[in-house]
Amino acid sequence: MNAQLLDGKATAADIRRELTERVAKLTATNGRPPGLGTVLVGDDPGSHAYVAGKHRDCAQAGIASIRRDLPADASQQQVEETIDELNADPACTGYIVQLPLPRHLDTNAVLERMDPAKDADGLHPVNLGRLTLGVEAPLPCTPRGIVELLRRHEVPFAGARVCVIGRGITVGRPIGLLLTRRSENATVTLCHTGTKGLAWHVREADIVIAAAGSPGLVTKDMLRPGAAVLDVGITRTDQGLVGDIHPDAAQVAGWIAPMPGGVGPMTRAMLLANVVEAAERNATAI
Ligand SMILES: Nc1nc2c(c(=O)[nH]1)N[C@@H](CN(C=O)c1ccc(C(=O)N[C@@H](CCC(=O)O)C(=O)O)cc1)CN2
Repeated sequence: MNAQLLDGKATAADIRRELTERVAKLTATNGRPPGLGTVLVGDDPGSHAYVAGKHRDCAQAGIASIRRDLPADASQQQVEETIDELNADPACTGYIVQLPLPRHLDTNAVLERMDPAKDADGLHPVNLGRLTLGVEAPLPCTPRGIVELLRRHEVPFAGARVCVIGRGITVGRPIGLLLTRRSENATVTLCHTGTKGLAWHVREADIVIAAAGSPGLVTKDMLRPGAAVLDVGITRTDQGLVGDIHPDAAQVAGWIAPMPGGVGPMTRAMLLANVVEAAERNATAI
């Protein structure tokens, strides 16, 4: 079987073009562009690359950027003061705190301090609660990107059995909430490091979303032929970036979102979408 490509790079470029037009309208109406803020703590090269990418995307789309970089030993108080500053800044439509934060910081306390109306990542407890309740809220970027990628490639997910591997806050937990909404109507099994018989769960699935950060975890022998397979795992090795899906999976899968070039670019595009939507909500609230 020759798997069809779920091309996140091209799909994200389409979405960015659509958003750029909406940004131009917002800028003309409001007299200033929407603004995205980022809070980055520490020196992790991956996090630095992701934040740089977010600001590049903003520049291309006409969104203003506000960047707050703090040293690896920043205190909880310093981080929370930065959050307070962005909450109060009228030029900042929405912002994100790049995760993971260094271990000495209390991530939940930082996320809870954000103004939920400025949460461009959909990770504030109020917004995750709204997602649980099925009430409109900014959606976490990777899960939203996955749903958008499947939708735009016409991969059927209503009634589909989805196996998610990984229970992290940015992907695993919220994707289950998103895909089980009535509008998506999938059945989701959430697997993690404590799951017994992972291969059995994967084999049952029409759609497999691997976000465990375990290189080559999902191999072709685990897959149902024709399944849609989305690689969200990224491990940096001496040989370069390695995903959770073994390259041989493409021989069996019906669709494949590779890493790189699949879900990652969609994550970035959905962040811009969240900022544009927040700016549009603000404009209609005036
Ligand atoms: N506050 C947040 N922190 C983190 C999130 C998030 O959504 N919000 N997700 C990840 C990191 N991330 C965005 O922040 C992210 C990861 C990967 C990519 C991406 O485009 N990946 C490329 C490959 C990587 C590369 O080229 O270096 C791809 O898949 O093609 C974008 C964003 C954790 N933290």
